[in-house]
Amino acid sequence: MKYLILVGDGMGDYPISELDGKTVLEAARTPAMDELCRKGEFFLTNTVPEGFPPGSDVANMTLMGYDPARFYTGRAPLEAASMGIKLAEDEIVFRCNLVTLDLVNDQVTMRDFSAGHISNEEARELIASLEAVCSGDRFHFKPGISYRHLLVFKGKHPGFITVPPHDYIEKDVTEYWQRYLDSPGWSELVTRCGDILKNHPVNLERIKQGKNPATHIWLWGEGKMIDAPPLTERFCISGSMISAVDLLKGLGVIGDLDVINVPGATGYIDTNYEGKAEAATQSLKEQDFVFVHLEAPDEAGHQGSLSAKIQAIEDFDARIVSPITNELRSRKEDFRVIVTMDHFTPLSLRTHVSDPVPTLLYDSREKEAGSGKTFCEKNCLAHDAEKNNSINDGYTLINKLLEQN
Ligand SMILES: O=C(O)[C@@H](CO)OP(=O)(O)O
Repeated sequence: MKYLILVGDGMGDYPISELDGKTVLEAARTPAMDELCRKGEFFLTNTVPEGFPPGSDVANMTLMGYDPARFYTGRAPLEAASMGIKLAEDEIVFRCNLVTLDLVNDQVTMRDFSAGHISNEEARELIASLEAVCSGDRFHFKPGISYRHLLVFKGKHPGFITVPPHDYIEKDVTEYWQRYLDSPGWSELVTRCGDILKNHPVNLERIKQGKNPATHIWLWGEGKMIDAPPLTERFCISGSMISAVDLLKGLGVIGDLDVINVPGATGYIDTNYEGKAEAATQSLKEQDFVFVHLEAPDEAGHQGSLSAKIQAIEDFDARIVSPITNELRSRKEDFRVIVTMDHFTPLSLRTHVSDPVPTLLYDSREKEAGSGKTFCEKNCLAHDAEKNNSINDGYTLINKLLEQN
């Protein structure tokens, strides 16, 4: 038996007038997910426990079978695990976004939390320059993917409360920016970084090309080293993690899964779908379990782009879900697969919400009657009202998949 979790990050949404009241998932062409859903179980999963923010860190941790209430220490420690960074007792790691801020008359606006989805190559140059000039005994920059980097800090937490920049797209963030400026040591750091970035050749070239420059760093998602038991031991399985982003790769490292780096996996709608599907089916030749994560629907949600979100969901269906399940069928391999999302990223809000997520669980042995429903939010809510079968402690979903209690 093979076990799979296929996640379209941020896929959930609300009804949209341009789609005649349908959600994106409902309007998108998703024959593969619809078929699995019709023939499988269909239920809501609560991925964000009460009191937690609806971040991809919390929600994916839940999907990986870790109770955030026990194991969550922040987003950045998960990404640090992916990058092989070991944190000392007295160190805290922050997510360090490269962002585009507009500073006009003492007002700070978050123009772009991703600095125009800056490329890995450009970002690496910028982060190297920041490390060369702005690091020291207490601060070190670690390069990640696109706009997503880390800052390792030695010392006590500065005391300011940080916020995710993608929650404030095109909004006034003066109050939050001021928090860094009011903290000794941190004010110098963010200001100095801004000075370096301002005249950096990478940014000057981006401006020339009409792209958003990375004007500043934005620190958030901080935490201390995480300590959680490996999934492989807990469930006596072998498995792989396939994702473009360090957050999921870090969860893979913590779970003791093989983390597969797929060339051309960008964390965006131009990702290497075929490469990810191929990596999943290859890994399942030897292993029991695979977790495949696609970031693109979430990024489209943050951008507020209906066309990109439809495209991302249709590509998830046609280029991830369909080829993987077809290949397992052609190998005559029994499998159980969950298809779901970590959270909703509604286009109308351009950020995450913590609604329970539609989840399908298909078992290729098809012993039970299926839900008979196609895969979308409304059908799941209606089905749940009828069956009352939602999973409140989302971290137990993996037990259900693996048929272990
Ligand atoms: O990586 C990030 O900074 C965020 C925003 O894209 O990702 P997610 O929305 O999945 O938390």
